[in-house]
Amino acid sequence: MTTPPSSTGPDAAAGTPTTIPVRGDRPYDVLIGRNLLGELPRLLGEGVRKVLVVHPRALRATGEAIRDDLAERGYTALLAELPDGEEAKRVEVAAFCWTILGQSDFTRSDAVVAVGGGTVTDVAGFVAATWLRGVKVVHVPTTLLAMVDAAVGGKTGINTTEGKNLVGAFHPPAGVLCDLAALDTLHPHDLRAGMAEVVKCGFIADERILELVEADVEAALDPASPVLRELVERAVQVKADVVGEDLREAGLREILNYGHTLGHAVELVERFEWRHGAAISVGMVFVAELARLAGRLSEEAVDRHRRVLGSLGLPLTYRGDRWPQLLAAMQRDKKTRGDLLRFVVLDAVGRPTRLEGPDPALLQAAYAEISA
Ligand SMILES: NC(=O)c1ccc[n+]([C@@H]2O[C@H](COP(=O)([O-])OP(=O)(O)OC[C@H]3O[C@@H](n4cnc5c(N)ncnc54)[C@H](O)[C@@H]3O)[C@@H](O)[C@H]2O)c1
Ligand SMILES: O=C(O)C(=O)C[C@@H](O)[C@H](O)[C@H](O)COP(=O)(O)O
Ligand SMILES: [Zn+2]
Repeated sequence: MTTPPSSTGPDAAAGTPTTIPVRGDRPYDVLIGRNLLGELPRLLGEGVRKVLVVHPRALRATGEAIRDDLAERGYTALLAELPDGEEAKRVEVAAFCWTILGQSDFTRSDAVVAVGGGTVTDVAGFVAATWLRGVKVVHVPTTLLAMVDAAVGGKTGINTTEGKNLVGAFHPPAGVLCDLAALDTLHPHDLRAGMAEVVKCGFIADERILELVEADVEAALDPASPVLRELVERAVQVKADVVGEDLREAGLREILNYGHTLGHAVELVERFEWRHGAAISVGMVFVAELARLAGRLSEEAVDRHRRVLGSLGLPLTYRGDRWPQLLAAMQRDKKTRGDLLRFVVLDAVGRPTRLEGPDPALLQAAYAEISA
């Protein structure tokens, strides 16, 4: 993996944003820094006249401020307020946005600006992917999880009654603006949930991430600390490297799904009342146990999952009476082929691989290891 530009060097001290380029047919930049909103017109690019600023209810003031700023700069700026959290990732909410776009004669030279957490970047990205078969979207992620994961890489989507992200499209953004100042107001539980995806990047590709959390977990969770900034940069770099090579998940990209096979099932079974990052934390412990039972991963590496995720206050166990429902939900995971469940597992830290069609007894034994 590429090493990200240093966040503790002279640039960081001067407040200069770090730029992480994402390769592909339509390359774009992820900017990471503080108080970056002035960069938005540059990311929108030439020719955009009309913008739809999409934000969750909880960020009304931020959405309005961005709308007003863009209007002052000469854009025709519209606003769409969405429900908070996973409630936003419904087809009715996408349809609400499509109606606004239709009624305002939004054309292919206009753009969507998604301001919020991963739920907002997912649904707003999906709206941008589908409106007129594709208009520009710029993401302004405001949660840690969205900065390091949801806003980068072009996966967009909504949920259906049957499962997570079952409808969606690959639609890379025109740019991503990670303004770390947004994290100052984030609920600590949401910060911890975002750390689950950061740690995921540590286990699959960049062990330095794990070392940073292990060295000083308080700094890792402090939005003002250079440690958190370095963690964001490293996680974004992991994601950029992967999606730059495999946007449409032909192979390599599956590694970003580490912990998600069981994690998404937990989210569904819990009716989306669990935070995504919390479910993924349990999912990573499960799949680490599965790899150990399959003779691939050492006990020490499994313990490290529990130590690191536990130190961040993330859940490590799940109630034991839900196995049949979880199995049914995992059957609908996007990595499944026919009846064959497929898991991303580790042979060691930084060495992800696949486990295909594991023996049901092995799966249940792994589940027993995480059962509360
Ligand atoms: N597309 C992808 O590649 C990808 C990657 C990872 C996760 N996801 C998706 O992202 C979603 C989870 O995203 P999330 O964890 O950001 O949750 P979220 O969008 O629900 O945000 C969490 C909460 O924080 C609030 N909030 C957002 N920014 C805030 C701020 N700056 N200050 C105070 N409150 C703020 C939101 O209103 C919400 O209530 C899931 O649906 C998951 O499936 C997508
Ligand atoms: O970007 C990816 O690829 C990922 O798998 C990142 C995940 O963290 C993210 O939760 C993603 O939305 C899951 O995608 P899905 O294809 O399993 O729905
Ligand atoms: Zn995820």
